[in-house]
Amino acid sequence: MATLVLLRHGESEWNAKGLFTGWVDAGLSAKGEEEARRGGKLLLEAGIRPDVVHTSLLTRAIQTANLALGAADMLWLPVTRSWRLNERHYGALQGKNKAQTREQFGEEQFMLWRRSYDVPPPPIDDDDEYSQAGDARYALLPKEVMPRTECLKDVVERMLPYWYDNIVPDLSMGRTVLVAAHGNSLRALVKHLDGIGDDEIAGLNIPTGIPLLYELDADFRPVAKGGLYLDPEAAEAAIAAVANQGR
Ligand SMILES: O=C(O)[C@@H](CO)OP(=O)(O)O
Repeated sequence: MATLVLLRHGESEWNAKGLFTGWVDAGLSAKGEEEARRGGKLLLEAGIRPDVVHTSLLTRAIQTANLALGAADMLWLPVTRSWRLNERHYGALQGKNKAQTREQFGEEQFMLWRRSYDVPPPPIDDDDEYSQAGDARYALLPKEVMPRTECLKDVVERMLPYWYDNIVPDLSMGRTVLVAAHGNSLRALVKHLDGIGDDEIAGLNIPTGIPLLYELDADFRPVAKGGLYLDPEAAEAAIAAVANQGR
């Protein structure tokens, strides 16, 4: 049996402002920093001691891992980072206000862009102020791999190689793994783990800063579907808040 802990970053400055964020490198808000510390304390209280950490390349996930590990007195843990754990690239919606987008394009289009499995938002122009073209952290990413927009299906496809090649090997060595990432990259991973259908996944939201614990069997499939939030009550309220963004 292997233990996997998923942790969505704490509230970011852009979450607080209600903006589509994607690959824009927004930092944590003061509330998000507190959520991250609390996430670490929840791990400590539950007696869960990760052996290794995986994060995206985005500051909010890195800050969250650091604050959580600091609170749990485990800042020394080895960390690996990959663009494959990044948030979904939100294309031309990056930097746009969610409520205004919903008003302008209507509920159906808004939800298609936000939660459908295979409808990406329009691509972002390279000269858009919120484009990541030219961002040094992606310098080694081949041009044809660098996204200009993504739907959740694209995220599943670029995240799974990292799951199989980097995370599963850690788990198979008996290591407890902490993955600090994002709402949609974690939705992609949970979809894979729990075998959630393409339509059904629209209804799944991940709260900020609350560790989600999975015990995995020999095939790296969850022993209990859906895993276990370390603070289920807080998670329920936070999930509803994520679902209602833009309203
Ligand atoms: O803006 C984003 O990048 C994501 C996560 O914050 O938003 P949503 O939950 O609307 O997919």
